Amino acid sequence: MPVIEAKDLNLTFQTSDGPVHALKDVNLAIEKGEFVSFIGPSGCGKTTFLRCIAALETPTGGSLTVNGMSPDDARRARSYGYVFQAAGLYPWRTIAGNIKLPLEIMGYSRAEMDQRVEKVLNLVDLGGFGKKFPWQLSGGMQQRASIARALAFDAEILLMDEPFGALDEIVRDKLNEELLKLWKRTGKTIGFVTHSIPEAVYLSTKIVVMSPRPGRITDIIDSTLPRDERPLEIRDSAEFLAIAHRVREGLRAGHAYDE
Ligand SMILES: Nc1ncnc2c1ncn2[C@@H]1O[C@H](COP(=O)(O)OP(=O)(O)OP(=O)(O)O)[C@@H](O)[C@H]1O
Repeated sequence: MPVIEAKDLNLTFQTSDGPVHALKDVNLAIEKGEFVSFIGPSGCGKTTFLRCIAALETPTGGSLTVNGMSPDDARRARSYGYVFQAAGLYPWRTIAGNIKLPLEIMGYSRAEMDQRVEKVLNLVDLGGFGKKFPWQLSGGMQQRASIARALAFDAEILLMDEPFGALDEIVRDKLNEELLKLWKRTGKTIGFVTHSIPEAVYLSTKIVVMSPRPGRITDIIDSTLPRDERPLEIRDSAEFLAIAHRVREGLRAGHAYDE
């Protein structure tokens, strides 16, 4: 059974300027343990699709299941963690305090919280930084802390909306490598939104290419790159460039449709 399955999914926003067809006839199945990137120009519905999975938006047509449940039930079952574009850490709380916040709301014991905080900080290589405040960390470290917060529930699915978009390329490369290691260590299913072709190709087992007005899928690419070993240099290989080329073609085709 796919972990996430969309069938003929549609979402139309009613706005004062008329209806906006943010998602049109989206069909997609994501299997357990996959790393799936969503790529496409601004406004093609990437964030909207992730928000539907997280039950933050309600589709206007079709069906969507998460772990075999409705998105609402999956949210109640804590099936996923969500990482937003900006780290979104509370400045008056320490890093550990930020990670604990959702656990506090759920009524976890102090011992359980401490144990989980330590575990997720180690997972993102921030062991020992729990007592620091967000402003004492670099942008890349803050984003790692926000990933740690999303991991605190140990949910099977991790949804990430352009988590590294605001970071410089060197930091982004490093975090891409670390994210792949984390994915391998944890076996989670990851849904990842990006604008970057190299980032999508480097990280993913499956790349979903989308186009705007109406937001729809133009191509789904199953990566042929090895799953286990992906050094950054793989980006110079002919195989990598061939996949990147196909993504670019998909983006171009979507653009032509728009005109
Ligand atoms: N709450 C809303 N009300 C009305 N329109 C919305 C709403 N949320 C999104 N939209 C519209 O739906 C379309 C898809 O938006 P979405 O944010 O999903 O795109 P995106 O691909 O994630 O873009 P970006 O890369 O800029 O984040 C856009 O045209 C957007 O303006």
